[in-house]
Amino acid sequence: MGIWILNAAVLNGGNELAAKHVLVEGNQIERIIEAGTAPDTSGHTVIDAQGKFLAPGLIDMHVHLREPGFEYKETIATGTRSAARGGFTTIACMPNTRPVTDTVETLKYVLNKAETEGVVRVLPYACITKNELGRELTDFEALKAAGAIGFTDDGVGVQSAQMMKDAMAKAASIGMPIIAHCEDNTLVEGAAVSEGAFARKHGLKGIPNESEAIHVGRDILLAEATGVHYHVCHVSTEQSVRLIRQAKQIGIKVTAEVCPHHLLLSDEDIPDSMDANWKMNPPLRTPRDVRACIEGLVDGTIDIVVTDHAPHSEEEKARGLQLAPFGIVGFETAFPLLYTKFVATGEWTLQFLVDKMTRLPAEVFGLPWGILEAGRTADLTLIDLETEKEVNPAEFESKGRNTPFTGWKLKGWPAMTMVEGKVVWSE
Ligand SMILES: NC(=O)N[C@@H](CC(=O)O)C(=O)O
Ligand SMILES: [Zn+2]
Ligand SMILES: [Zn+2]
Repeated sequence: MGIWILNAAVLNGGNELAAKHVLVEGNQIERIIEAGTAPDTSGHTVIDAQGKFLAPGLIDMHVHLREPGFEYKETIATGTRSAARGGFTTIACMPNTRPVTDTVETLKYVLNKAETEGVVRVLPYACITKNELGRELTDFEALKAAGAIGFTDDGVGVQSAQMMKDAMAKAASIGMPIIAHCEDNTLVEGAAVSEGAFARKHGLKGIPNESEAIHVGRDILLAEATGVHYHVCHVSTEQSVRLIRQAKQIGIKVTAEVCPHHLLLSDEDIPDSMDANWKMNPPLRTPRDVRACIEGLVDGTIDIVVTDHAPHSEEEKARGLQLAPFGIVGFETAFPLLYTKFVATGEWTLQFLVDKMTRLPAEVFGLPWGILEAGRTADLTLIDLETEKEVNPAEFESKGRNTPFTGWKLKGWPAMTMVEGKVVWSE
């Protein structure tokens, strides 16, 4: 007794779609056949996928689920439901919870919650330093053994070069990646938006591009010295893209990610109302940086797309641009945004976008998911590429409603999400 997904449009490279029937048995893709042949569906569940696009389940390697400690912002239950609604089947959660994930105990708590209450696969990161304070390394071996997939102090940059070098050497010695939030605090000092037109117009202090790029440059040198796999979080500046491109050219083991908002919005789009739903870290940069990030993604300098889903409460985001916390939600708009603005416009192929959100994140982190073929785990996402709908935060499964994309008219909405052969969300 399995599930037949009938007449799904499956990618054949580029923008070419072919109609296929897909049989899922247990947690696996059992068979994929040409839609011309009628399968015997007796005794099986049937899902009619006519007119919809079937993709490998989306993978998001940078998300905040907020549990433990900030359950008023999000929980593993609501965060994974939000991921499922966005078409994601595997997500990697950041350790800046309360307590932070710097011990085996907290890591096990997250894994256990994900197992009992999560609807998609959750892979946890652990902290580089205790309490993310940048002073003392966590127990990398023990955290790896307990299930951490990499080390990061996301939310803050590791300020000391020596500490980062020690972390990289240790991570390299046990074959684990360092995932870096790149930010030099001495160059930020309380600013809420990027240096640029918006800051100038409103007389605000700005966050300069170098606050990110200085860490990227420093860490590339340290990665070269230690041989670690170094992964750069949420790239947002032209300078970071340039440094990563050069590092890749000389064979340094560096990979990078970018978020939809840094590909679609610049500081010039921030409304004069100073709505804090436009505040995130790194901040929206100049149009020139946006172009550089797009070019970097297209030429492979930036490997993958992540959401950096960062829910906050309405009360927190109502404190105004200067006082509100950094971060926006991302799961439930990521694919429709990029599909509508880059694929439907003809700039990218559908295959390119899907690869950046499935096969490539799996490849970068050595994961077995992200590919749609017989014998693979049945992590699948069915997507409606035709129906246009407005972004409406009231419909979000996430507790977070903090998005700058409210009202955007988009296509490419996920219609059904399956994890290990089980439908975990459907329209
Ligand atoms: N991106 C954000 O603006 N915020 C993240 C932290 C982070 O990703 O650095 C958060 O935890 O809220
Ligand atoms: Zn970060
Ligand atoms: Zn983050």
